[in-house]
Amino acid sequence: MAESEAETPSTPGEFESKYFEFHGVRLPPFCRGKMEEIANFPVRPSDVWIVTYPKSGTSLLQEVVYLVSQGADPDEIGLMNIDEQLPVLEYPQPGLDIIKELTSPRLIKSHLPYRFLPSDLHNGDSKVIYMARNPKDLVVSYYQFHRSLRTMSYRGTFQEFCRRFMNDKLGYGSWFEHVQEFWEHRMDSNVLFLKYEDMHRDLVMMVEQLARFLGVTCDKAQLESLTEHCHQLVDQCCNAEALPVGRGRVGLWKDIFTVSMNEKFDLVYKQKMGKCDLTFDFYL
Ligand SMILES: Nc1ncnc2c1ncn2[C@@H]1O[C@H](COP(=O)(O)O)[C@@H](OP(=O)(O)O)[C@H]1O
Ligand SMILES: CCc1ccc(OS(=O)(=O)O)cc1
Repeated sequence: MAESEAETPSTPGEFESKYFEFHGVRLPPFCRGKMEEIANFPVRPSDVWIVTYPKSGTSLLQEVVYLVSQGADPDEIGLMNIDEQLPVLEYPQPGLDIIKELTSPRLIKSHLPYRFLPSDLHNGDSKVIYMARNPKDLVVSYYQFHRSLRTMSYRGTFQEFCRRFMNDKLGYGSWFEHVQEFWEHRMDSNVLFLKYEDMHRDLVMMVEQLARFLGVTCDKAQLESLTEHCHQLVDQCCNAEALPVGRGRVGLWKDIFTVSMNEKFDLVYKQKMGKCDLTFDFYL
């Protein structure tokens, strides 16, 4: 993403001041001033939207969706800058005006909560694919992201970051509300609710689900070939020999969480997700 802020390390206070509140949800600075335009953003029936809370495996999902919908070669996907082809609605680049003019069919990403997305997406014709990831791996990933992002230069400990996560004090607001709001809409005809862990557990089922949802007809052999290609995409990241640790694997949180942190997290999880029948795999 384009970075437009000063390159200064953040103390907790400075970190706080980077966000702004919109209807009680903490949003990154680049969303400021455009939320009304986003609510009124014109959507098209041919659009495919990919919506996630950050660090839910958005890049992997976009590659798989691109592959299933366009039948592209995974090696080609690795070479092209797919991020340029799938803009994020609320990011400064390329911006709403450019996204409005893109040719159909558009693939558009967003991290915004359901209620802040363009109102025409709510029970509309455009397809919306939502992917959720277990929050323990996600918070570790989000922490590493904040440590590496120049504009955030987060200096707090993981423990402090995790507390912010549990208290809904990070960019894009409460993960707990984000996933539950989409879960409530999982039966809407234009919504497909997926889980990151299922990509690792049962990729065949996910590719079948995606093909059906996107209206891609394929026979058994084509489906097998698609799934094989999708496996390659997962492996390119998670089993890459060049990386010291298998990034993106399910259950990496166990090496980071302390026992007491885990107990506290489980308590908060139970409180905030108590009545919801959405479940996650925390290990595979
Ligand atoms: N093929 C792939 N390309 C990019 N990220 C992938 C990926 N497969 C899994 N991931 C994981 O997805 C996470 C990033 O999510 P997002 O794309 O939403 O920002 C990272 O998790 P980790 O930080 O746990 O490694 C990353 O490793
Ligand atoms: C904290 C600001 C921010 C910026 C971008 C994000 O999305 S992504 O992970 O790069 O897709 C999330 C948070």
